[in-house]
Amino acid sequence: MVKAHIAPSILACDFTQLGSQCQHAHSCGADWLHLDVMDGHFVPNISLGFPVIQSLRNLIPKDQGVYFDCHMMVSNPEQWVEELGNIKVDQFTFHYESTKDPLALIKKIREHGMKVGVALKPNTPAEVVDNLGELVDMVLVMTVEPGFGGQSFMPEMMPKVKYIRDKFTSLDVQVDGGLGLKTIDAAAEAGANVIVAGTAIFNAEDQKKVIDTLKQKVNENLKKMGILTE
Ligand SMILES: O=C(CO)[C@@H](O)[C@H](O)COP(=O)(O)O
Ligand SMILES: [Fe+2]
Repeated sequence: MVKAHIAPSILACDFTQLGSQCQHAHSCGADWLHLDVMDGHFVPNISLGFPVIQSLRNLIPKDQGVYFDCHMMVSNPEQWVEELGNIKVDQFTFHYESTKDPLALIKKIREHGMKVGVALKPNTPAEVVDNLGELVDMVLVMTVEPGFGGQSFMPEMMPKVKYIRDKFTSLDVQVDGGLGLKTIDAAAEAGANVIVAGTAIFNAEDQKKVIDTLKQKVNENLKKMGILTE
């Protein structure tokens, strides 16, 4: 069922307190954790790798209901599918721009027991998912150039979100970059249901309030669109 999911991006954590900050965000209502993996090649930054994700999965096992959403900002994503499958993350989101054979990659990710997301950089048109939308679980529309947290939201990406939502009503549509209380309305009205927020959640004094508000705005819009019926 398509409904709101709030996915704190751990890039905005204090990494000395990573485990407890993730547990706190979960206790405040975040049901996903967004894990940004950057290789210094596909994007001009290096973030975190598999030992960190493994430690987090050990701390927060799969049965605790926290969905591990890996945003793979890497060249040659095929190389890392097996490793992430073994760590038992829930979803592998690859960049459309990073692979020559998206269909083979989707198949490989599924064979390793993960859900599949495909991410689009700002200059990549929404139409590239015309033939992929039925094959994946989620499309990620980047609302900043990938590589860094704390950037400004790009409202001009909203027609892409709307295009994908109109075409695939039962797909998870994620937005990532600059999301928070000031930008949620635009994203929710366009039809996004998975909201990544790093700075807006981890820098908030009252994380529960921020998460509840983001969730409520998304669910209200999904109801207006007739997508969420409960
Ligand atoms: O993938 C990325 C950046 O490349 C994101 O997940 C950011 O880390 C989101 O951070 P905020 O913009 O919410 O601070
Ligand atoms: Fe991300």
